[in-house]
Amino acid sequence: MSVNPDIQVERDTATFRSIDVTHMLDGSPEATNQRRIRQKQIGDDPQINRRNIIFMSHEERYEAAIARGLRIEQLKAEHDWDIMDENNAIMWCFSDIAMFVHKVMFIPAIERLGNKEQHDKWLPLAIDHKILGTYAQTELGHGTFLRGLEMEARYDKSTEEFVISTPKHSSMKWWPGSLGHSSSHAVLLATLYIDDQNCGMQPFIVQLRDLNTWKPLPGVEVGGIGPKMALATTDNGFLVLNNVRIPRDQMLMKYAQVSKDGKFTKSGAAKANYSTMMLVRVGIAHSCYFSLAVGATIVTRYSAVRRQGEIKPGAPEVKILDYQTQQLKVIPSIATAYAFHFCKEHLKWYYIETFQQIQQNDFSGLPEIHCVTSGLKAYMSDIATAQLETLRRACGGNGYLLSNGITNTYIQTLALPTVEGENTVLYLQVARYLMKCLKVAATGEAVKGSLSYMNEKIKTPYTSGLVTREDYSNVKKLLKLYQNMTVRLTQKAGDHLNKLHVSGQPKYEAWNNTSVQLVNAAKAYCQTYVLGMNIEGLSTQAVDLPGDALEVIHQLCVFYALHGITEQSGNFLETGCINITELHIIQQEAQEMMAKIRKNAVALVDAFDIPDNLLNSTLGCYDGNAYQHLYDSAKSDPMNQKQVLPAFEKYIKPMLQGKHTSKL
Ligand SMILES: CCCCCCCCCC/C=C\CCCC(=O)SCCNC(=O)CCNC(=O)[C@H](O)C(C)(C)COP(=O)(O)OP(=O)(O)OC[C@H]1O[C@@H](n2cnc3c(N)ncnc32)[C@H](O)[C@@H]1OP(=O)(O)O
Ligand SMILES: Cc1cc2nc3c(=O)[nH]c(=O)nc-3n(C[C@H](O)[C@H](O)[C@H](O)COP(=O)(O)OP(=O)(O)OC[C@H]3O[C@@H](n4cnc5c(N)ncnc54)[C@H](O)[C@@H]3O)c2cc1C
Repeated sequence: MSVNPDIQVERDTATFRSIDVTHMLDGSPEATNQRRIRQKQIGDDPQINRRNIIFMSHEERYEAAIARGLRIEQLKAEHDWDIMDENNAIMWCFSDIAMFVHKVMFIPAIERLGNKEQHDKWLPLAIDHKILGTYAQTELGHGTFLRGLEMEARYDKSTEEFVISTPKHSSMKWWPGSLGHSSSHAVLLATLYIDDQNCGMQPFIVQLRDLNTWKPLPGVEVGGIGPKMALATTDNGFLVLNNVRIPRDQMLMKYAQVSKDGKFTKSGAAKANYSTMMLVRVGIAHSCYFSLAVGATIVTRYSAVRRQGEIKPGAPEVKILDYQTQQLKVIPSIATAYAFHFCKEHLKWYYIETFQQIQQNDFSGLPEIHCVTSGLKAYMSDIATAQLETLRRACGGNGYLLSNGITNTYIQTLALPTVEGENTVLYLQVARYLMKCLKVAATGEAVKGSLSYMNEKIKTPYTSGLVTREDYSNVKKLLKLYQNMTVRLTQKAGDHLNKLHVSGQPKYEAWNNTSVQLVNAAKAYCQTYVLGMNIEGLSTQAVDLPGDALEVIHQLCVFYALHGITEQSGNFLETGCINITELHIIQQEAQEMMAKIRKNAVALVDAFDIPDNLLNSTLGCYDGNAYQHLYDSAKSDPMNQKQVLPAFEKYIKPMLQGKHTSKL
């Protein structure tokens, strides 16, 4: 099929070469080649390809997802993939892989929470798929408030075993992925009791099913929790345990130990047992970038080939991408996807560095990285889901089809604001950190890390620093506005908290009564962080780009900053970081920048380099022949393979013949 001329002209008139930017996104031309080889291995594989997924039943999808998971294992062995290749493969399959919790949580939990002997025993079994596991933490009654977990593990000194039980309905495990039908084992988080003393939430390895028959073991009641909005292949489950006994060495003992005679000791930081969640929060940030890149690719290409209506009366119908309002739906998502790229790259290295310190029992970096990973997981998933919905609607009626590729991406991404810590709760974790830093800054001590700008901002009187017109496209000046805004919102929340406390409210009550402001400040901190990482990316990752490409990536960053101010203008005005005249100029500049970026919109999404067989979209194919692909997809619907469906004989015909009765 030839390329649609409407999309070709976009590529021909772009001011830079997409491939240069692709190399930047991958890290180097060699890395691009390597990724393409991996993506081809996946995308061309008939067992992995998700082409017909939208026509499958729940059970067919589950089975295909198991096969896909297995096939990924084979490809990994055949082509010698490393862990990054494997994680990317999972992401490129949009998590349509049963058992992915085994890889992204069960194994990492053993690695992080187990001691050397436990690693030696369990990791080979898990890595070789001799056992399959889940991460079972959430209960029917508690998902957020981990100190409230009710599943009990009571130590029995006489037999040197833990006895695990579900004392009531609310204490059954509820939600763990792959628990329903696909796990033989669980890393199970339960509250440990020794002689009735509560020793907090601890991790245990518990076998759930017989490895030969797959039947639940005695005392184990397990099953699926029912159909969900999406992620049909991750069979989320429930689990009831009736006095199930496990040996003492099946408590994962890296950070807390129980001796044979029942002595409880701890080593490391109090929250070290939460470290698996931190890893997945980093993975979620990465997956938000990818989902947005997918959405932006599909909708930008579709908007460049769909023509409808006219701008100039009587002139030929225009590409919908030429409507300014359509640009406002599409361009922010392109700019955000690039900002998220820089941010997730930074986050990856920051996490690896801090994790290495933690491995060496240096926990000093834990509070800051907990703040950053919690905040970015929340912020990036909030933004990604909101923008994906905007993008989906920007496809008009075809945005409601499953074959468009964006709907599935969107509903899968919708899980991310909830999983791994509900977003509001995570913003409140960020707010705790903000309040601590505010206190430090107020005493004149230096705040370190991501909030070090507080030191300067807390003292200096505020001016926007926007004097000349050029200042409005100076990303460093724009970043200062964001930092000012964050510090001011933090101070405002802090002042409110203190005021309520001084007026007699206990601290916890004052906190709850300030939590809307606290969350607002936390979001501002996250937005500022992402912009900061985008700017850093310009001078690190983007610096070697040819000038024309660098200019476009720079424009995107300026637009990201300006557009963010227009979206949050209330915060910027209320805190006095800009005045109304400055806001008007910012709005104007943002629109002008958007028009410039529009010219390169298709080339910018091409640079994400997502192959058609992974994009899996009728609307967003590289060749731009959306209408042909829509028609082909409709024709391949199994319901269209018969001219007359059984429902005709059964119901419609009797109705037409007036034979339907109330018995029908
Ligand atoms: C990898 C590639 C693949 C990519 C694919 C990715 C896609 C992934 C899709 C994933 C899909 C499904 C997986 C989903 C799996 C799950 O959902 S597992 C369950 C996750 N559950 C949660 O996240 C629970 C959320 N709750 C919490 O984290 C905590 O309970 C909460 C932080 C809310 C509070 O904890 P408490 O124990 O009550 O602690 P506090 O008293 O509030 O705080 C005490 C201090 O501890 C600090 N803290 C808390 N957590 C951490 C941490 N993780 N690390 C470091 N520090 C932490 C907290 O800030 C307090 O500090 P302070 O006292 O202020 O100094
Ligand atoms: C698709 C999916 C996959 C999952 N996979 C797993 C898994 O593999 N393993 C696992 O263990 N769990 C899993 N979960 C569970 C998930 O981690 C929890 O649902 C999540 O942590 C939220 O907890 P919750 O359901 O208790 O929400 P709740 O805490 O009940 O949240 C409900 C509302 O209460 C608010 N709220 C709660 N506490 C506070 C507070 N302190 N301050 C202010 N507001 C508050 C929230 O903001 C929210 O608006 C999964 C969930 C989903 C949807």
